[in-house]
Amino acid sequence: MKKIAIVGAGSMAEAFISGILENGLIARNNIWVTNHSNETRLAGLKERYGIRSTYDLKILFEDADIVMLAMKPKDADSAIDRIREHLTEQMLVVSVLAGVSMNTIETLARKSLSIARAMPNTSAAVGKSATAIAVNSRITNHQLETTKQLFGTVGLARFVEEGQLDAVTGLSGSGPAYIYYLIEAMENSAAEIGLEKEMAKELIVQTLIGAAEMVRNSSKSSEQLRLDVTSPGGTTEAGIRVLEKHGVQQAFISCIQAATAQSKKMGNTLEAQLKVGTST
Ligand SMILES: NC(=O)C1=CN([C@@H]2O[C@H](COP(=O)(O)OP(=O)(O)OC[C@H]3O[C@@H](n4cnc5c(N)ncnc54)[C@H](OP(=O)(O)O)[C@@H]3O)[C@@H](O)[C@H]2O)C=CC1
Ligand SMILES: O=C(O)[C@@H]1CCC=N1
Repeated sequence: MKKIAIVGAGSMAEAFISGILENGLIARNNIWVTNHSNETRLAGLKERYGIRSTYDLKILFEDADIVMLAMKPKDADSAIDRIREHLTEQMLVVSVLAGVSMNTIETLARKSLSIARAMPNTSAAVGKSATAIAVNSRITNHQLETTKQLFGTVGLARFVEEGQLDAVTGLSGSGPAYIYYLIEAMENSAAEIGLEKEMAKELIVQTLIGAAEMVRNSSKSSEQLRLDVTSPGGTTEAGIRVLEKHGVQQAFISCIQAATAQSKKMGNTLEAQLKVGTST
């Protein structure tokens, strides 16, 4: 990889900058970033990571072999319109924009492009994203490998069909929030049952890490692992009985279904707006 031009300098962009540098994927002077207008933010990124920034699009895209789109989906229309003359068919265009299809990106750019469209999650900030990636047919084998390496710097990366990205968004894109919601409940209960906040937090975090590692490493199903904790007539049984009474498992299933449906709906709405925008 020679040079990456990142358009959008928010938290997702920073997670990738940090991941790329930690993994030595691209030299810091070949990582270029731009944003809409927040110069202080660009100065901060330059200072923290020793990377480069510019508002001069010619400099930004000169010799770039990877372009990352990392603005908010609502800004995709104006941002892509601004950069489109600098995009070439030889570049790998990587998009993390939720709900913006590869077709729409090509429509906005008014040209055919090699695109990898991904749904990471915010754990990219600590190199632990669960990312799903779809690619279009123009991607070369080399670009596919580059995509794998790039997303590998911020965590786990798996390839899916583009049609599956709404489900991925509902499951693992929004997923960290579901887990934080559970942690909030565990933290609140700790206060109720008389445990000191900081210590309770340590115990909760370690419990989550341990359970996740068990699911990852054990040959047993997660249901069997749960049953292994549950002694007949014991404490876990008493607790789980309450969760079942409140339909918590079904609530999680409905939650993921609702998030998936919302992703589909937002994508369709956005696509309609963006396409209207390009034809007027
Ligand atoms: N948060 C999440 O859980 C996930 C987010 N994503 C996706 O990641 C993308 C980025 O999100 P996030 O990092 O949170 O966003 P932020 O709001 O933190 O950052 C957005 C950036 O885009 C810049 N920008 C806006 N308009 C333009 C433009 N016309 N040209 C260049 N840059 C522009 C902004 O610049 P300025 O500050 O100057 O306005 C800012 O630097 C989104 O598309 C989102 O869908 C994907 C997966 C998960
Ligand atoms: O809530 C959202 O819309 C975004 C997409 C995935 C995570 N956050």
